[in-house]
Amino acid sequence: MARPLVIEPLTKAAFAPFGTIIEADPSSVRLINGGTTERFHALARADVVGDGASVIINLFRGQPRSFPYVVDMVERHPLGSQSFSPLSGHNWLAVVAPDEDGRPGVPRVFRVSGSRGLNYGRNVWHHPLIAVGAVCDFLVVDREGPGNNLVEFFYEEPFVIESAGNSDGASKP
Ligand SMILES: NC(=O)N[C@@H](O)C(=O)O
Ligand code: NI
Repeated sequence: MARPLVIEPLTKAAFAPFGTIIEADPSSVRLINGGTTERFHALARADVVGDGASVIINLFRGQPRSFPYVVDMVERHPLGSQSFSPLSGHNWLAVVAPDEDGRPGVPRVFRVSGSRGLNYGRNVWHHPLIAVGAVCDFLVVDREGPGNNLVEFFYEEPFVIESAGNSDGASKP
């Protein structure tokens, strides 16, 4: 029997153990280009390790997941961080898990608005991209280079997200 997961609202504090939120944070803003542009500076940092590693910028086109959605695995990237920034304006879900002596603990699910991205820290347990409600494009910044950058873990007893809640894919103000 899959164990239900509750969707939590995303806050900086709640997500801090897993990474950082990428959003128009007023505390980071700089006016540039003759005052025509607001630069929200250094919201997150890509962290890649290993000789020959480089930071790459990708586009992920995610198919919407159907619900109830079973979370039976999480993964981590030991050699690099990974960020997801929605380009289609749709809400999405992020699933992360604490590390407990090298194994992931119970996953946590966060509702993320279509105007917020997330940078998963290097080695942070997370579920692959969960698009909600529509085909959604995401700008993804992560690592390319030698070495194995993917560790997957499959739970003996899966979890389930019963519904996407009001993450109906349409970003609400
Ligand atoms: N496989 C891949 O590039 N994507 C995953 O790492 C993911 O977190 O979506
Ligand atoms: Ni990943």
